[in-house]
Amino acid sequence: MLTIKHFSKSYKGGKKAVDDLNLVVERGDIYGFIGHNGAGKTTTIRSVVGVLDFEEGDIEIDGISIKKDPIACKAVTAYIPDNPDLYDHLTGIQYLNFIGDLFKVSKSDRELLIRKYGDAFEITSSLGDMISAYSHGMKQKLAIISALIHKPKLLVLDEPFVGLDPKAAHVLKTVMADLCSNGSAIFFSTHVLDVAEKLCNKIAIIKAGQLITHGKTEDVKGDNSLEEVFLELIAND
Ligand SMILES: Nc1ncnc2c1ncn2[C@@H]1O[C@H](COP(=O)(O)OP(=O)(O)OP(=O)(O)O)[C@@H](O)[C@H]1O
Repeated sequence: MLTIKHFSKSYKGGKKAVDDLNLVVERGDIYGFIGHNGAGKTTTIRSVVGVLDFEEGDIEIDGISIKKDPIACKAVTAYIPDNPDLYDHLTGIQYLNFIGDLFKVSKSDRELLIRKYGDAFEITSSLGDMISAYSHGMKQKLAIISALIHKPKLLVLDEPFVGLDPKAAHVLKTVMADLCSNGSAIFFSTHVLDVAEKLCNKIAIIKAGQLITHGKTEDVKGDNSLEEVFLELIAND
């Protein structure tokens, strides 16, 4: 579903933020992307979803290159950034309808899914309020619902658990597992290693722009906890 081939990215005047990254996320995968601050996770994620240009390598979504046909890639992808910047002057429901229109979600699907996820994230009663009056967590819930209503083949999330209350975090984990059991794929970054360990069937660890290990969670961590493996790999040069 997502293939990253020899991907490298430098920012102006800087060294390579990501250097020759190769990764494959298959249908049904919940793929956790972990690394220290500044390791290159957001740079990779923003390139995957087509908001950041890159010079070297290629990224394919559902077999299509993001460089060659970004619109086709974006049509099957949902992206939830770490700090969702939504339209403050819309109400929650107006925003969801805007996204529903963009992705051509039918009226019946839209109503059903907005009710389902609105209730699950306990935000239905606030959907008539202006987004400018939402808390950070409420904005994040709205961004998550907007991603889910168009049933993406690939869901990409940057630090999705930051700012969510424990119940919402639990709902999100359940929703992520459901989505993948229905054949979608998820690629997300997180610093919450115990969540990654429990939720992800695959893990990649990036350090200073380079992938240092990846694969099935049980193979990456062996008999240790993911935290132990991560700390050891990050410490070794
Ligand atoms: N807009 C930018 N201009 C210049 N350098 C940047 C820019 N964005 C990121 N970088 C650099 O690229 C490298 C990777 O940053 P990135 O944001 O991808 O890391 P990250 O793994 O997402 O970190 P964090 O866990 O702190 O969010 C860092 O060295 C960072 O300083």
